[in-house]
Amino acid sequence: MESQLIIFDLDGTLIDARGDLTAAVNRMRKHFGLGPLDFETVSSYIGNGMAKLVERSLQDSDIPLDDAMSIYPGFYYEDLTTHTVLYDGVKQGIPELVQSGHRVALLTNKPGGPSRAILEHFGLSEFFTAIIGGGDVPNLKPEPDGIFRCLECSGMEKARVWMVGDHYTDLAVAENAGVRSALVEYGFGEARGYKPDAQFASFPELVGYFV
Ligand SMILES: O=C(O)COP(=O)(O)O
Repeated sequence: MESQLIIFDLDGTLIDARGDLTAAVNRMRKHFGLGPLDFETVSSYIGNGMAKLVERSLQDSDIPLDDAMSIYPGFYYEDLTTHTVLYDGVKQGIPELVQSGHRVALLTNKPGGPSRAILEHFGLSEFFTAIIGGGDVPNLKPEPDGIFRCLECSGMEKARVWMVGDHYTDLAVAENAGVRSALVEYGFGEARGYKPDAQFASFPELVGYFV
């Protein structure tokens, strides 16, 4: 296949960070004298950036969001990769895509700093043409800012660009930017009626489609 720019989502697509995010949310809740939330509840709050995760995780309290946001990043950043794992096939698949002539980029609603640190921890950052997180561009997904930044960084035309993710934000951002979309079925997001151009049950299946 002709060289493509494949832009990946992070949480639910390359990594499963639900364990560390749940632990950080519960450290924050403990700090405010609140009991813990369970894994499934916190997981359902992930996907629209850090401030939304914090806001949703405190909706049973009257803690001001600004107070929570002044401490939550510290709780998450101190333990980014204790429970976090790559999905099966990602460690081999990213280099394989690049070695076969494609370019890869990352577009996540997680802030840019921890996103870069996590890819670095797993030895993958060197393969990425761009790593764009929340705060690196004015608006989070599904606004198209991050895709436009990836296009600028790569010089690639839209017809050869894919956005790959597990959540409606990833499919909607592709539609809003005018690029193709692919859904990975193994993540924890919801398509919410968006129709992807391609769909993959596993990361190796995705690699097989492009290579
Ligand atoms: O909202 C988050 O923190 C994670 O978002 P992502 O699914 O875009 O990586």
